[in-house]
Amino acid sequence: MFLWLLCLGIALCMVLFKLKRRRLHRLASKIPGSDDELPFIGLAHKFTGTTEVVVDPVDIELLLKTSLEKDDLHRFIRNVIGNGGIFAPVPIWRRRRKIMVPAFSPKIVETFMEIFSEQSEKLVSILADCAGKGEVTMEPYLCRYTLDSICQTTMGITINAQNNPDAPFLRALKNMLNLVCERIFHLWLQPEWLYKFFSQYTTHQKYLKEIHDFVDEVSIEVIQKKRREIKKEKYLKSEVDRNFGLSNYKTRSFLDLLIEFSGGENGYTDLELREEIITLTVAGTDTSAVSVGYTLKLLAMYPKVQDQLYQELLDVFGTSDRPIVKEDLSKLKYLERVVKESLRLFPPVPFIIRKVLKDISLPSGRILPAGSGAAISIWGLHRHPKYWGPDAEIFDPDRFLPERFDLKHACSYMPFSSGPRNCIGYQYALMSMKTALSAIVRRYKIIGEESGPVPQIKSKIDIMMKAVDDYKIGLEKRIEYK
Ligand code: HEM
Repeated sequence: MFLWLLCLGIALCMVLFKLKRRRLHRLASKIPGSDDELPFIGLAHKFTGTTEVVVDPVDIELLLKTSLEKDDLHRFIRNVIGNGGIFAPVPIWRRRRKIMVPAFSPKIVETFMEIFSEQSEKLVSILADCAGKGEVTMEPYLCRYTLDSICQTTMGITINAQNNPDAPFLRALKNMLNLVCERIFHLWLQPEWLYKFFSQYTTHQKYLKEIHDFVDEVSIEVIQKKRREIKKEKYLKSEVDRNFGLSNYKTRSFLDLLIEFSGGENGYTDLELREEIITLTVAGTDTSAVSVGYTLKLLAMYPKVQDQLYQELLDVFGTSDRPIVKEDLSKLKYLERVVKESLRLFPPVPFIIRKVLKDISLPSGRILPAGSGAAISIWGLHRHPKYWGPDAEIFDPDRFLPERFDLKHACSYMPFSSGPRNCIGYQYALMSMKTALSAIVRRYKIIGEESGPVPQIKSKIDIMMKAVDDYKIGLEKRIEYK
């Protein structure tokens, strides 16, 4: 009986869904659909008939400037991070972005270099146990590196996930994101009322509570301390101090900075702070780990590129074992090109979906109907021969050499998106990636099967794009260092 009622309910919802979108479907059917396949999910998004794929950089520029609202699919992750900046509705996002921007100024991000360096050293010393022992699955090691760095930079705490692979926060976060992903790709898990009937709902709520409790527990002390400081010392500085008085900056966590930048005593509530902290943790952990993972796989597939990179590292560090400092990063020009090329061919976020609130006429002549979703294919852009030439699919870091680099349009390369809602953490991410990669390649030779000019890495869509094999490579210890 229950099953019959359930089927009837689902059928009714589908009919209502179709009826509500009649006009949308009529307009959408007039849009030519020859190249609207998304990577990996192909035309699956077409089942709802409401998402259009855009790969023209001129169209994309306009879309990213005018359509700031995130698509409804993001609501499942919003259950976890609340109104944290990344998926918040525009009116809430605007204020939060304004507060977040100064916290991500290069001057502040630079102060995190020491943390990345220390965590990278820990990573390479842990990897010593895997060297010379065949294939290593790098994903868990890389995620623990990025999570430790994120926790230290956002909350000022060390959860030491690298030495404690069973850290409950790490487990809760991973399982939670898997559940969100499962929901996004399974239509029957999507309606809120229906989800409650599935066992996943109970697990979802359990992990959600664990994540919230953890962040509350560790942040409460910092929040209270900071609030006391503000009260006692009239800590709050003027706008000018905030923007320009950063010369004496010591490493401070984002939590600390967000309390101050949001207005101190009258600023963010404890709930808002929790939302922002979880947002940064979710946005910054897997993304950076995935991009380091893809780069390591590429280095394994292209030994000549790896040799050139190793030579550059020898030029900068010699055979010294000293940890990397921020001045080294600007000297590592080849590393920069390798990272850029890796992010071009394997962008961790292969597409972005924005919500179209009113009909948009794109420069190409297409009309995106109000109520539809617009999927911007970063993957499609980055591999398009029109913008990258006939060798677009080939792995060639030197295409980023200044004398060769000829970007056809600002939006034809955008691993971190573009426009007012682009990735606020891109400098942070690049710094963290380069630090980890340089530490690994200095100490280990990366081994794998050599590839032809076009790298084939089997990938899947999770919350983002990931290699199916979780970045399996071999590691061989290089020379002993002084
Ligand atoms: C390689 C690593 C990363 C990649 C490829 C990446 C990519 C992206 C992309 C594509 C977006 C969506 C922008 C849009 O909708 O237009 C985004 C948003 C965002 N990212 Fe990243 N990201 C990375 C690392 C990070 C890190 C390390 C942090 C923080 C520490 C971070 C924080 C954010 C935030 C807060 C947003 C939301 C911005 C907003 O809506 O205002 N990301 N990122």
